[in-house]
Amino acid sequence: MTEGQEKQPPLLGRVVRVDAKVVHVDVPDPIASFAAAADGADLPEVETLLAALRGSLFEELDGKKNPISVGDLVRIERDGDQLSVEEVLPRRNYLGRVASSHDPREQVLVANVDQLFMVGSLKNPGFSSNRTDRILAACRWHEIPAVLVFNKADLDKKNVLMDKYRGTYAGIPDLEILVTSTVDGRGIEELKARLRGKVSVLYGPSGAGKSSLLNAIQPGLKIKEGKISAYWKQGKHTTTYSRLHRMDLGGYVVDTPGIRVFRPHGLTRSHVRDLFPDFAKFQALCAYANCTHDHEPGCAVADASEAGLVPDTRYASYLSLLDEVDPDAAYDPNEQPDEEPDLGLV
Ligand SMILES: Nc1nc2c(ncn2[C@@H]2O[C@H](COP(=O)(O)OP(=O)(O)OP(=O)(O)O)[C@@H](O)[C@H]2O)c(=O)[nH]1
Ligand SMILES: [Zn+2]
Repeated sequence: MTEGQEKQPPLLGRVVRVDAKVVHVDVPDPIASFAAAADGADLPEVETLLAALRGSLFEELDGKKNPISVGDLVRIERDGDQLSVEEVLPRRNYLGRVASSHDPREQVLVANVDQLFMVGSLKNPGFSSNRTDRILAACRWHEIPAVLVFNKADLDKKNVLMDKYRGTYAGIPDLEILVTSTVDGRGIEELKARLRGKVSVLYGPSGAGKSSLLNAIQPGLKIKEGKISAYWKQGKHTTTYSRLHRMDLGGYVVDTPGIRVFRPHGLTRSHVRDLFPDFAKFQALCAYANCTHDHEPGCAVADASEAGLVPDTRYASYLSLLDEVDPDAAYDPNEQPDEEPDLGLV
């Protein structure tokens, strides 16, 4: 601070982009303003400020790869011309994953998420069950409400595929399903209404129609980082860049470029079971109370899968996720998987 200059009060804002040494912060937080506007307050103008990261933020990583992520609410201080992030406020939740196959730390992709839309297309390309099941499991692990989007409904003339996949996911309590088509406009208004004023992650395989859906919501809203995905394909980059994109209708959408395989961090074998709530009623009938539904005799989940009562794809996804979890990780059947995730500062 130079002489004669007064230190300004701290500013609160939301991180929308993270670069190597600076973060881009929307001030004031538009989500808070949007909520206040619903009660009659005026919507203030939003400014995107660049703020430096204090070195001490990197000192308490608590096993995480990154000290700050998009979606974080931060307190910034102005000292003369300099802005710096003084504090990352406690997170309500976050979406994280194992950083990479060479780096076992947890990478936080986005913090303070209201909802995740898993966008799958019913046809061209066909619906990806494994990918869907993994992200639904991750959402449950991180306590993020998920909405399943069946896009390209126009290609499913007789609703055969839609009915089939509705059936697959019917056993998951609280999972909402939205049917959309950017060709005949089905579900677009409903999607808009759900996005308004919220922080939403849009996730799904390539070609499912994420960009088309966004374009139907706000023409010109591009969430692609062409250059970066090109780097990804060549394997030159190991970092994933997500950004929060502010929508005209209020709220943000988040892209998750380059994320093909999603491995939730910190899972033990006993946790995986609880990420498939549609198995619960069968699980209660397994011969062993701590059955992992993998190899144990008298497993009611395996029997239910055989009898077609648990969809094959759900059981296969469960086994593949279970398979990845370190078998030596502490196994505690009494563990409480519904515990709050670690909401530490970073
Ligand atoms: N018939 C039909 N085609 C669609 C629909 N939505 C998108 N498409 C088409 O599907 C193709 C892929 O759509 P995109 O929006 O680029 O898909 P994306 O999920 O953003 O794909 P990536 O950018 O690779 O992640 C394009 O040719 C779209 O025109 C739909 O509802 N119905
Ligand atoms: Zn079992």
